[in-house]
Amino acid sequence: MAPPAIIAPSILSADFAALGDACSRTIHQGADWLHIDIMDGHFVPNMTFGAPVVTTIRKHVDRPQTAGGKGTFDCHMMISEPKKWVTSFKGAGCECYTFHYEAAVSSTAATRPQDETSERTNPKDMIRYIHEVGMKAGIAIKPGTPVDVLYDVLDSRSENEVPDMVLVMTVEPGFGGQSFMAEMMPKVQELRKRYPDLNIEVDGGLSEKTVDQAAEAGANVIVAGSAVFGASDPGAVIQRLRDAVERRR
Ligand SMILES: O=C(CO)[C@H](O)[C@H](O)COP(=O)(O)O
Repeated sequence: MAPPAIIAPSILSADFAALGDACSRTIHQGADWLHIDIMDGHFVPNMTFGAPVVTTIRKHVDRPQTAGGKGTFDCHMMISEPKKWVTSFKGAGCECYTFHYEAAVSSTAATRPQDETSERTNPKDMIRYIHEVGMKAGIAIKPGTPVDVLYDVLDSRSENEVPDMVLVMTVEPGFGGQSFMAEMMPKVQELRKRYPDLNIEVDGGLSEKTVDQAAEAGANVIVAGSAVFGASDPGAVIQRLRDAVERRR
């Protein structure tokens, strides 16, 4: 059986002027996690905010009582230098740090071989480092990246190098409110077939109209921004997203 449904509203679509209230309300409306999109204007063509803002919203949301429990801050790092911010985000109150495979691989290309931090910027070393710092580690792939690049980490014999979650992007990262790319579903199906216990997250264009396809393919962690924050009854939307996943477990 696939892992339980986890509904993670993306606060990218929340009112940034009232983020603390928006986050606390969303958790009370039934969200499991908060999906926090960090964009650097370089890895993606948009910018959001950094660790100081995460520190302030953490004050409005109780920390999870168990690993991966309600209130988990699921930080999606759409940034070119993911290693640089691991300790800051841990300090800010992030529990799950998801970096992009593409960013880790391009740092490993050793553009700065003498940089003493470069030895940690391949995917396995990044995952180990995030674990050592004390967070769950997620690894994300953009729509153009094939899923099989992840098998090396997912099949690692060292538990510390295995990600706790894979994020399959269902839009090009950078902006909320885009259309769901159903053509990403074979990646999810393949992952679910190979890794029955893995947390598989989908992000981009998820709504009551598209969640069935994601759930059918095997996704259990559903990120939804505009569908939740744009709804007149966000709690009902969260419940329907959850039901769609639970029906297929
Ligand atoms: O990572 C993201 C964009 O890069 C967002 O999390 C995502 O797009 C969610 O927004 P929506 O549900 O409105 O598509």
